Amino acid sequence: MTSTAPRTPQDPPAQPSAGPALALTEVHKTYGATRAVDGVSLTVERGEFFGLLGPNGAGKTTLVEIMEGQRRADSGTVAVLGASPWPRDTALLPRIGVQTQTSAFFVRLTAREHLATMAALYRCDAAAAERALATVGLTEQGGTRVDDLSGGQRQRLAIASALVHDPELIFLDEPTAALDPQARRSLWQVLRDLKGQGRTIVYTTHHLDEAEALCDRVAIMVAGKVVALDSPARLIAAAGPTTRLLVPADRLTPERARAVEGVDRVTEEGGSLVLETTEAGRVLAAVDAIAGLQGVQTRTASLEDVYLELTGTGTGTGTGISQP
Ligand SMILES: Nc1ncnc2c1ncn2[C@@H]1O[C@H](COP(=O)(O)OP(=O)(O)OP(=O)(O)O)[C@@H](O)[C@H]1O
Repeated sequence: MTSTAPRTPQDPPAQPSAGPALALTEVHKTYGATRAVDGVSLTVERGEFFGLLGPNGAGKTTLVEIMEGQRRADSGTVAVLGASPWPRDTALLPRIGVQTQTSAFFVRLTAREHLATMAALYRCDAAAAERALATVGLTEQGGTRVDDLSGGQRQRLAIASALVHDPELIFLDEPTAALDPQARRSLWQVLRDLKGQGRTIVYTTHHLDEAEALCDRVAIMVAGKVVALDSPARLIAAAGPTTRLLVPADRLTPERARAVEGVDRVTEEGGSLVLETTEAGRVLAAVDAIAGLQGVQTRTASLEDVYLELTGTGTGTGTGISQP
């Protein structure tokens, strides 16, 4: 909160300083013997959609809380929109938006009243609430009590709460968790629109497809460290041009599959043999000649493969993934 006059929808978002949205150097944070954040350095450019990925306990929440100014790093430097978030910088707070946990809603209010209350806390005028409702596609539900919103609508309201004061930098923590596929996809469009407005978004998710579809760059964290940082496309390309052919297991023996020229590796997955190759056309032709192609599926590398490889839960076949 600031002592400035209420902002109006006509006010342009504050763009006071150039330079990156976030700049972290050698940030450490330990809890007792646990190294929650273990020497993280990264930069997020303005307007970037930046994903933070990693398994449970990797340190994502701790890192985000440090960036938001909710936690103090033990060591290292943190610059958020050119300022230090710790100790709490009241000039910085209106410039960043943090997705509210749905448990922190004013449940007895309507969606519109909830946002109007949030807007008032930031000394924004009432039109700000209406604008945020529209941004997340909730205008029609504005008169619905928060209690009565669906899960997807609540998630939208959580995002609207982070936007209501028109921040430059937005932190979103698993905004599509627990949504059905349709609701997820429609929320993606809301997020793309936010990026289209030039906002910087730091996005924590466990959905790899989502990170691949939305993020300009992702950092993958494991045990407090960033183990990969690049665009999804570059991470996937660096993982190698491996294609996986899934052949119904009753059509081909592993021995026969291994003997096919161009097959690098054969494993079993569910009811399928998985043939890994960098020569998909050649191997497909051979499989066709041996067993036919009915039921055969091909899968090229995805961000999920890269992620599973780096987090130690993959098949161990990836190669050459670039480290930061
Ligand atoms: N307040 C705390 N006190 C002690 N240990 C903590 C605290 N907060 C987190 N940790 C520990 O620090 C490590 C990193 O936790 P953190 O919540 O940052 O990970 P995360 O990547 O966000 O996990 P998740 O995906 O489950 O949310 C974990 O080992 C966790 O148990």
